[in-house]
Amino acid sequence: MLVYKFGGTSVGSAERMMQVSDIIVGGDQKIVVLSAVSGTTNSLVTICDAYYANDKTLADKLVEDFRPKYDKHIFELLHEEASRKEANALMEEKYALLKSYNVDSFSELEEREIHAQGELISTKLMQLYLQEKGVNSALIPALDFMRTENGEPLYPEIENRLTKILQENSDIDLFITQGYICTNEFEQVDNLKRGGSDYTASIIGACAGAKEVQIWTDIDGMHNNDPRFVENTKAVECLTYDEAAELAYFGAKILHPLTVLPAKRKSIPVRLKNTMVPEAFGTVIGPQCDHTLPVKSIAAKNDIVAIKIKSSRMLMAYGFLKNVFQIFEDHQTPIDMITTSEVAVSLTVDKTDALPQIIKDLEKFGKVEVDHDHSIVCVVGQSLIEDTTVVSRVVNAIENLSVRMISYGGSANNISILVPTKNKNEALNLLHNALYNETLV
Ligand SMILES: Nc1ncnc2c1ncn2[C@@H]1O[C@H](COP(=O)(O)OP(=O)(O)O)[C@@H](O)[C@H]1O
Ligand SMILES: N[C@@H](CC(=O)OP(=O)(O)O)C(=O)O
Repeated sequence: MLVYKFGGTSVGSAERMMQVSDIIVGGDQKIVVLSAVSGTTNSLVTICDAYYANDKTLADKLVEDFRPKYDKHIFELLHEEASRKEANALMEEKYALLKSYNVDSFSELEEREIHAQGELISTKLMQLYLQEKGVNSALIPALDFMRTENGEPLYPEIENRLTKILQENSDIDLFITQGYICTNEFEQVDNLKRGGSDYTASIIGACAGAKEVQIWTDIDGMHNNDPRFVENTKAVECLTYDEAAELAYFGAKILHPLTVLPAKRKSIPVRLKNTMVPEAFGTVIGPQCDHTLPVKSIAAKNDIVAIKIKSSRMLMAYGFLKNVFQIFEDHQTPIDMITTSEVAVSLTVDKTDALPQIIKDLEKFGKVEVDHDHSIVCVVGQSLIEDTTVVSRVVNAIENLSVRMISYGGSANNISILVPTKNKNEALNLLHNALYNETLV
């Protein structure tokens, strides 16, 4: 069994869906996980915002905005009268559903139901196309087997349900299912958070004992820097699970941060592939990667807040950090970076909903300074620490930037630098030149 996942851009038009079909038809039995057509989930989020803002007229208008895009998609994708009719009926049903909510009683559950519609639409359209082509495929609803509790996948339950579905349909070559969506412990529609279809694919891969999980997107693998901000980046051939997890967590948008976890538990390789250039090698993520480069890639994560707690009580004292960390734990706020001196501790967070309360609690220990609008730029490579030139190159490259924090040695594979977000692009480019364009490669 193979598990393939196609992202929003890969199913973003009729032409793209046809390309997907060329990739998935034939060969091993597969479970194919699809995201919503690109832009759809963002629009669904905006519709929910309109409901929350008591603006039903805007919500209705935003629903109608889907019409030209999906009319075109269906017209170009499907050619038989019966399947076009079915697709159009599906869309009418979805438009009616999206308009059916009441602004006064709009709830989180309804919001999650709305967010789920993009994947329900894309998978049905793909299945109709495969049916037209006479492919031996079946649509298996993720809501029937993808189960979470407290936001975490319930692996044994998912495995049992999925195994049963697969056994009952053992004659099927191709299973199509939705990424991102799930049901929670209350049997309500829920999701794995934005970008979560990659995570779905990896969970399914682990539960179905897949040979490989392939994440198909619009670029030929994990690049050695963020291609949105740096020119001449290139795909990295392989990454270890830990390197990939670190890069995804620190902003490499190509991968949802939790994707590698389920695959790593079962030692299943995860391959990143380009839907538009299927012959390109891509990037293989696995237990090992005998790639000699000390630095594999550089990523950056925005919306970071730096917090400094300055206290003379810290001097020669023990237990101070424990008390500080306890406050973050009490407010369920993870800390990313941390640096300490004898009289101060600086740390970063990206979850800010409890920030006012956290600051209030920290003020009991000393003077608290808060800096918003920062970015963590992260240099990643499993053997980075063994090359003593890397850290000096990093520091020299960013010598003219106003660096707020540097973290090195926390793990063997990461150097993290905190800079104001306005300097992020410059930092990515300076590091790119220093780490790849000079003699290191
Ligand atoms: N290091 C990186 N390597 C490759 N792509 C990256 C990297 N960092 C950011 N990206 C961006 O990730 C995008 C693919 O992710 P995403 O848009 O979520 O795809 P999909 O729609 O297929 O889920 C690429 O188009 C690229 O701009
Ligand atoms: N459609 C969801 C889930 C997802 O993973 O999408 P994509 O694969 O296009 O990032 C989202 O936009 O968040």
